[in-house]
Amino acid sequence: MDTMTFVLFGGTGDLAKRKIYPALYNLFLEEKMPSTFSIIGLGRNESTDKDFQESVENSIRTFSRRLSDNGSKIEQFLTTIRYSKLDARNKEDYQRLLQLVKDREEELNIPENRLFYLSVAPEFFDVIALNIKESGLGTTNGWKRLIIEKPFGQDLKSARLLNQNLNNAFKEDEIYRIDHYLGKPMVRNLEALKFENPVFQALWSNRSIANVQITASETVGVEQRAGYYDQAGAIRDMFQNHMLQLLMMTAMHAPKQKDANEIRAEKRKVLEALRPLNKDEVGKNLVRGQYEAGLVNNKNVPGYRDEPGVRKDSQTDTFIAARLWIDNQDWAGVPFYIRTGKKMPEKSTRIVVEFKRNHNDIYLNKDPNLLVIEINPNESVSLILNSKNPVNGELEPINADYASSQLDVPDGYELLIYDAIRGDSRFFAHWNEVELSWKWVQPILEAFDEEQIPLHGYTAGSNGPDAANRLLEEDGFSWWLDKSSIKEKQLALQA
Ligand SMILES: NC(=O)C1=CN([C@@H]2O[C@H](COP(=O)(O)OP(=O)(O)OC[C@H]3O[C@@H](n4cnc5c(N)ncnc54)[C@H](OP(=O)(O)O)[C@@H]3O)[C@@H](O)[C@H]2O)C=CC1
Ligand SMILES: O=C1O[C@H](COP(=O)(O)O)[C@@H](O)[C@H](O)[C@H]1O
Repeated sequence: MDTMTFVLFGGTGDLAKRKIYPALYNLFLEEKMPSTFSIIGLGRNESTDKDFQESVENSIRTFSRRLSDNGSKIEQFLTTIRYSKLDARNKEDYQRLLQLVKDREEELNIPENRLFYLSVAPEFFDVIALNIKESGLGTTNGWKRLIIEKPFGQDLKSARLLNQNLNNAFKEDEIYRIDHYLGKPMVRNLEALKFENPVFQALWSNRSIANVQITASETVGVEQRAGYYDQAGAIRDMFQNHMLQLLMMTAMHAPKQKDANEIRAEKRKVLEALRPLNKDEVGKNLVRGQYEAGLVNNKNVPGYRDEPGVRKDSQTDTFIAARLWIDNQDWAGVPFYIRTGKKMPEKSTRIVVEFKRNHNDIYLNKDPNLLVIEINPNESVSLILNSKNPVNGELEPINADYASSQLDVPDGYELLIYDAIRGDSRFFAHWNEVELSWKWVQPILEAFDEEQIPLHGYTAGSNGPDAANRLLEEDGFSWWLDKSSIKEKQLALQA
């Protein structure tokens, strides 16, 4: 693996502390960092290297999934870290940074391989990219890469503009757009489940699948992020990026090869086949909601509009449910239902694949077969099958189960940063995917802006507005609601 310099813009921020330093440290512990590397953290305030290293140590001790047996590994890791003061718009700060990067490269005798990570507010993405170019930081004798956090634009137009601006400083294959859902081990496992098991390969299409339900429900609300979230809503915050990525990963065909170009081309085909929603069809296929006061985890919680920083008359969606159709040979006629919301009864990201019932069979299936892929916070794969109870001879669901809860699973950021260091862009969003996602979502944003779509209230702690159930009922289906409703089948078996 190439030796390199990791430059972290936003090195004093929340994401850096909670995710990025712990990820780098865990990679270091597992000897997945290059033999020699240099990390430079950036923030606007003055700090000495020593104070900064102490704050990094704090975040590692607080958030890392692993610590070493004694302090020596942390000590060793901290020696690789330096701090530089930088304001995104101040050109002189980039000159100081350039000098520091060069000094460290010389001191460590490493080539000019530079990985820039933009963990700052999106308003700084393009100005930083431009300043990297103009300062000379981006002129290297080695490689340069840019990792960029979400959100990538607020709509199609702004995303295109941002992309153009980034392209002035970095080529597409140098840009690593983070969608942290693509770092989740179970999302990465989808390709193995689908393509390495002939049994699923054979079933993975409209011949056997009745519908697919993709849910990301959260118990948290807007927290301290009202300034951002009240402008974004669930449609931009979760749907346009994470949920559409899950859809692509679920529906894509096997790539010819396991390389980034082939995989991304297959993902793109899914979005290209996604039936466009005209503005006047949005209301028939999409439900938006906003949480009202209720009970979550046995605690009374305020409604969205009473959260600190939220406008009292906010029309922002905290819940979206939608029906999507992929008009290609394999998926024609199979609805994909996507649902995401805040202040719901449980934290769960999962994909439920409902298989078709066999109506001609002499055995009347009690329940459809389900493949339940739990992504977060627990990771498991369950296949719910029909079986005969050995005692009473009744048909009942049984569960073939795999759970990785005993394993020390790496955090998504660890996997993503490891990929970027190695130049593997398979699990980063290509511009084509981002552009096509925004294109699909754009009529929805417009319908929302024109207030064409009702905003349903839902009680915090519920599964969202009733209208989200009707969306499936129209097609003769219902949500496999929550873990407990799927569990009921399992409990019935154990009873
Ligand atoms: N936090 C999270 O869980 C997640 C965050 N993200 C994304 O990650 C990015 C960072 O988020 P987060 O860490 O939460 O944000 P924070 O507000 O916690 O941190 C922002 C960082 O940006 C720096 N900064 C602020 N203004 C400037 C400026 N003018 N010039 C240079 N640096 C500046 C701050 O440095 P200082 O104040 O020291 O000057 C700080 O290090 C955002 O794009 C966000 O959308 C994505 C997913 C989850
Ligand atoms: O990107 C985001 O994701 C989180 C949910 O992530 P998860 O890994 O916990 O499923 C969400 O809470 C946040 O609003 C959004 O910005």
